[in-house]
Amino acid sequence: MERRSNYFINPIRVIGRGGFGYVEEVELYSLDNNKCGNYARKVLSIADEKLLENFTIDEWKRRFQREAKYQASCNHSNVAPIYIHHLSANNPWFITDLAENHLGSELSKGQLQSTEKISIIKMILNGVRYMHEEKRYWHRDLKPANILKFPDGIYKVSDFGLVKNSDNVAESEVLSHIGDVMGTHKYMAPEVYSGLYNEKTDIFALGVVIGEVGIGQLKGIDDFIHKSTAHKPAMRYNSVSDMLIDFEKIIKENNQ
Ligand SMILES: Nc1ncnc2c1ncn2[C@@H]1O[C@H](COP(=O)(O)OP(=O)(O)OP(=O)(O)O)[C@@H](O)[C@H]1O
Repeated sequence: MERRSNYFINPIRVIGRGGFGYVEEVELYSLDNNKCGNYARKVLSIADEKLLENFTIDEWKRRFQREAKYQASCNHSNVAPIYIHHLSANNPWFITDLAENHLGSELSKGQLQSTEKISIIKMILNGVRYMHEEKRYWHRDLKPANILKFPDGIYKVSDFGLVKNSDNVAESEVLSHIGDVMGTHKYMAPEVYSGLYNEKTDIFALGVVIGEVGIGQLKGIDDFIHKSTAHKPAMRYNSVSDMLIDFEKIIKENNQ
């Protein structure tokens, strides 16, 4: 078992691999060998062919460190937390809560009831509202696979790989370029292709995600989604708080 800070870490199984590393389930033990629980550890591990594509290992490491720093600075019940990290390791890593699933695969099972869907949408909106309005972060890669499901039906926004701090204009060109060439087409607002990002690009992605959650024929929901995903950013909601206000109104008017 490895030791980090006041914990022993015991890797159990690899959960999945992404483009830039893998996520594994680990057990955490206190130094006197009491089990604290099972967690997820995200590890940066770049395949050789990726290294040939433009960015050096140091640039990938800086991106990962930035991801961990922004995510660790968030403290909200709908944003996945970070507990322990080792960012100067050869393969930097951080430990977060172990998810049961992600929203994408919950949706593909097709078993969510409408009350659950409403509550999931509120949790996503609350998590992103916190990121935008209290942290001034833009997520830039909101999609069902990046919204994780935890026990008791709690959903949390995760994957801060493309997060940008809107107050930090000095963020390096390389890091923003990495952001520009990634992200997921279906959830990308049209202006992203011209390199423009702000909270409205996340609002667009939220609109697409909410459309996919699909809460049915509620009066007002189509207008809500159209306004969130309007082609012109100026026609969209101005903030996630405004989206929440309208969403609550729709739910109330439909007696849900
Ligand atoms: N906290 C977590 N608990 C459980 N599983 C997780 C957690 N975070 C991510 N995963 C899962 O681990 C796998 C790899 O995740 P990761 O975020 O590295 O890559 P990805 O999202 O598949 O790809 P990429 O980020 O490269 O687009 C995915 O199946 C993801 O759902």
